[in-house]
Amino acid sequence: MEGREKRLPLNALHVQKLLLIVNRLHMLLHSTALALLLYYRVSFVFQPTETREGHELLPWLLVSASEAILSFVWVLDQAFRWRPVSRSVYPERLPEDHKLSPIDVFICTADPTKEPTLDVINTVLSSMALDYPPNKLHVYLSDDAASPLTLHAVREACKFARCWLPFCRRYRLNNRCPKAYFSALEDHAHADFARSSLYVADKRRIKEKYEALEEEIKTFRNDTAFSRDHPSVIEMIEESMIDDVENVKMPLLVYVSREKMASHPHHFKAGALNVLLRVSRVMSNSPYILVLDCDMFCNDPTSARYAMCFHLDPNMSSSLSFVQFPQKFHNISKNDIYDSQLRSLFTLQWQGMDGLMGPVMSGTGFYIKRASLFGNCGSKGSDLLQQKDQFPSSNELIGSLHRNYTSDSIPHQKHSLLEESHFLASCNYEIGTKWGEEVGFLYYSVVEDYLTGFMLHCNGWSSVFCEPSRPQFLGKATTNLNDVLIQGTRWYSGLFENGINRFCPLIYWPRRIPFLQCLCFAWLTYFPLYCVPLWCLATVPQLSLLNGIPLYPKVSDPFFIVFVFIFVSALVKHLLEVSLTGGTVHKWINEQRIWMMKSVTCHLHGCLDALLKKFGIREATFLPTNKLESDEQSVLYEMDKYDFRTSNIFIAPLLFIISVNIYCLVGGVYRVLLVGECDKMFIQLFLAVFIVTVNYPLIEGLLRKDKGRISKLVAIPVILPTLALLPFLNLLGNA
Ligand SMILES: O=c1ccn([C@@H]2O[C@H](COP(=O)(O)OP(=O)(O)O[C@H]3O[C@H](CO)[C@@H](O)[C@H](O)[C@H]3O)[C@@H](O)[C@H]2O)c(=O)[nH]1
Ligand SMILES: [Mn+2]
Repeated sequence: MEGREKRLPLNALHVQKLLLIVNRLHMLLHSTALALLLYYRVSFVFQPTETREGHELLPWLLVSASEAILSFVWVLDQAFRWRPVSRSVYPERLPEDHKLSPIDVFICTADPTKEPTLDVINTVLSSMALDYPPNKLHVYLSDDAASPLTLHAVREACKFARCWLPFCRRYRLNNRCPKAYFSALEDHAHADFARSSLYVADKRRIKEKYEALEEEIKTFRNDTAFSRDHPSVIEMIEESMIDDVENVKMPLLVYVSREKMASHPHHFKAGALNVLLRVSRVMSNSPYILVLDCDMFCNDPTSARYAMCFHLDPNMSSSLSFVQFPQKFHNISKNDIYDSQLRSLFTLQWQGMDGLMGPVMSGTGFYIKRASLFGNCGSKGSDLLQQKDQFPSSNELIGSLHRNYTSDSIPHQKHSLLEESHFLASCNYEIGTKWGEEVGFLYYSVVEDYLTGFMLHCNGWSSVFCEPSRPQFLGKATTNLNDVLIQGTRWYSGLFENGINRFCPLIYWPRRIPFLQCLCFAWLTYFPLYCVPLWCLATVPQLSLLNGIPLYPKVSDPFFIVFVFIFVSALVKHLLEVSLTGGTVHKWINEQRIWMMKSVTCHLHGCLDALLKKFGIREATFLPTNKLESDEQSVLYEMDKYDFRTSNIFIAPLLFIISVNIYCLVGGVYRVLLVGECDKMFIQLFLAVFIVTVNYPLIEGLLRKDKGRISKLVAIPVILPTLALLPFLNLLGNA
């Protein structure tokens, strides 16, 4: 029949065949070598004691255990490499605008002192300007600080939006975040207009308005003291504009600050998102939701249509929960010394999961199907309706589960809607319900995104990774050592926690997740364990070297080749992956560096933190990362200079390790010259050289003169005692 001709597909999946072959070949070779290494270590233990000449058992066991952990994490990591895919989308094949589904946008902010209000407003404006029918777009801003400044700024931004949105549409801008647009070097208008004088004049006019907005926010006097306790504040910003003459179509904009009381746990971002889920449910109730962090602006207006290419695809939509876009950042330097962009995660690893069941939810930049947060795949949320206890006495909410899109009726019901919303945003609302346990974003973890995504997959939902060449969203990455390590500690604590509680992917491994997908989740929860082998391998072989205890095969031993192969193969594979994802050799070296630094510091702190939490000694915390711009810090970052102004608990271990390695290297060389045995000790000598080389920036940090150097006040109390202790250890070994 004519009317029913087959629609062209909205998206396509491509398996990256060449990469797949290279990956699997590498897996084969590397795992064979690891098996040989295992054989070498195990057979040693079964040797009669007499033949183990010169080998001490304890260091040997420590090194073996480290190798076992490294191998375990490596095996898990291979699941990401099994089936890498990429996708393309064809938004031009989407149905006409009036057939598109409505979208709610959720933006979270928590602290105006760390998250500049102007940036929050820019995120709001960029999402309002998405290329999507404005009556099908509703933007909700959650302000956990209940800051009058933020509320005022949102109102002002809404006024500005009345000229900003038509301007974006008229000239078809491809960057609709005002701050990015006005500071960009190139022009973002469509080529047809870029040179027209009308456009230039319009641009100047809008720029003035934007600067006025900026000024308004800068000069706003905020007299109220920051308080942890505050009642809910909910405001539909759009309402005051209804009598507009120009009749500009605007998305609904709602400001939501939930009630907070020190006596009630607020569950951080997950708590904020769940309030938005409820409030939006009675207001617009869109079937799809875009979640954004306050610093993640929409860099390109097409993401909504791209996401719809998956959500509206009849072949996948029934089980699809969310479309994840990669987190990309606008403040990354060329060599990215801290790997702030998390290159591996947001490129190859998410592509790898996409080839299995879909990427992990990454906190921001994803379009999720509302129903998937309310029940198992297949049930479509209806089973929750049976359980009234999840929605205590909120008939409005239960009603809305049956109701369709309501935005046209909003003005008429405003009063009752707001009353209802305050109830939904109150502290007591969730008591005795399943919110955060089974419904909405989950509370058990500070990495609510990981856990929520994991449970969605467990419930049979899938996800998709969409990575167009032009970044759809751009955020602000942490680009100084202190922020990187603090953020890392929070993440690794949260992740590791999920590896040792009842959500442990290897034990929990449910019916509906493919085995390889489960390994990916397991990798995410266990890679913080890197701290154990990295600590061991940075100290034990070196101290043994000093004491003449060989821990590795001699150069003449055939097993020597095995160790060399594993080392080279790991490094080469890493180099290959870095260059495939657009990195340089420099970037590769930097990733090795920061991996070691993070492993011995924030991985360790994260793991300990998770253990303390498990035993109830510590409480969960979520300090939002700093998003203020500091010129001094970004200059250092741009110059590839590590900024060592961070807590002593991070600097001390690094200094300890580098002193041990230098000392043992010198002592080891001396010993080899004196006693010989270079053959026996070669690998241990090499390891010390390698670690000193990789951590060279620390030595440089001690010698530098700028503000980011390592202060002598920290260095001396760590280095001197270490150096004093080492000869003592040496004597012990010789006794
Ligand atoms: O009590 C809180 C704490 C945080 N946030 C918001 O959560 C977002 C993420 O916080 P941020 O400080 O930027 O943390 P990051 O470590 O950069 O965030 C990453 O890691 C988080 C999980 O640890 C995810 O939630 C984020 O999406 C992901 O970008 C921000 O918009 C905050 O305003 C709240 O709304 N309430
Ligand atoms: Mn962030």
